[in-house]
Amino acid sequence: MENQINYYRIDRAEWRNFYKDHIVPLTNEELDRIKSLNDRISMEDVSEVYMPMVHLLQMFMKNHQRLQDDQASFLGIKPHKVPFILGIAGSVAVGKSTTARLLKSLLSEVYPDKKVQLITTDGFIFPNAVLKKKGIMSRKGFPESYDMPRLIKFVNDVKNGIVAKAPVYSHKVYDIIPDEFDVIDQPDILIVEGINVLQLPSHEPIFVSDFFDFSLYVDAREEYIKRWYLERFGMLLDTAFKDPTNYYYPYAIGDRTAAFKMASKVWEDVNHPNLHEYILPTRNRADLIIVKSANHLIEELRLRKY
Ligand SMILES: Nc1ncnc2c1ncn2[C@@H]1O[C@H](COP(=O)(O)OP(=O)(O)OP(=O)(O)O)[C@@H](O)[C@H]1O
Ligand SMILES: CC(C)(CO)[C@@H](O)C(=O)NCCC(=O)O
Repeated sequence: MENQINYYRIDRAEWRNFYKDHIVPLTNEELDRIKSLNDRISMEDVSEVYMPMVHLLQMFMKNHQRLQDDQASFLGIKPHKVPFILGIAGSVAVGKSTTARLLKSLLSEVYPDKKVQLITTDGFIFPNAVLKKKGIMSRKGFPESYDMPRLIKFVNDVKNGIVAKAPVYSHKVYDIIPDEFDVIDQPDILIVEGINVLQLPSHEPIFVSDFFDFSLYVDAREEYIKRWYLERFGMLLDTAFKDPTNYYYPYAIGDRTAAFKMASKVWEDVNHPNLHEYILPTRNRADLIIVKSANHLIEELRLRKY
């Protein structure tokens, strides 16, 4: 373990031995259920990286509940359930939603009595019609493209036990789906995943991350992330060519090389500057940074000291 300013740098070989004995291993059936999420997820990562991570989260969750109970007793009020919120940040296409879905499944398997829910902040991007009106259609994903007051109200409601509705974004439609919501109803754990979750909004008195009890940043070299972005683009094309309503349909039925050239340009013009100007600067705010290598395997973890 290497000691860096404010982070312990832990390589995979060391991390996988942490707390090994304390964790109830998953059964084959549970592992199969998790594998069905994304058949490319490495089961080695699940047992060697994510299970110790779940144990670490358990420590934070216990502390969170104890503190809430102590505070209630200090105030002379009845202790009540306050959802534990876990934030997951990182670049476009780095694998935040895959990590979030995996953690949701693992936490649900390990704590069957807990209600675990998940949302992505993609849903809080303004609909395309609004982005067009504001003249910021080419800034999708940049801070000004999100309805931050709405996102902050949403997490505040969840913390206060109020049923909250998160709007839904579709990569296929490339827009918000009207009248579709994820309903978050008093979960024990809420995972909030998105490129902007650790950002400091310029016009808000509070940050989304003020509501987080733990935060993760998924990191990788940009050349790998761009490759995953283009691979995902290829998969979107493969599913789009039979569906004329799909945003990617014109690209799917057209020249494939030209389509990939266009996607590569979108990366360079939009997602690359967003990563460097607005996403990477939030990395050192995370409690845990996970670093993925070329084949998505996690090779290193950085755990915040204080
Ligand atoms: N652990 C993994 N193993 C294999 N493939 C993965 C893994 N994580 C992510 N991927 C693949 O990488 C691509 C990007 O992942 P994902 O969609 O989860 O990224 P994201 O960070 O949520 O992106 P966005 O911000 O655009 O929503 C997808 O094609 C996904 O299947
Ligand atoms: C929706 C976001 C911002 C984040 O998931 C991203 O996937 C996106 O659409 N970025 C805009 C540029 C692009 O089409 O990749």
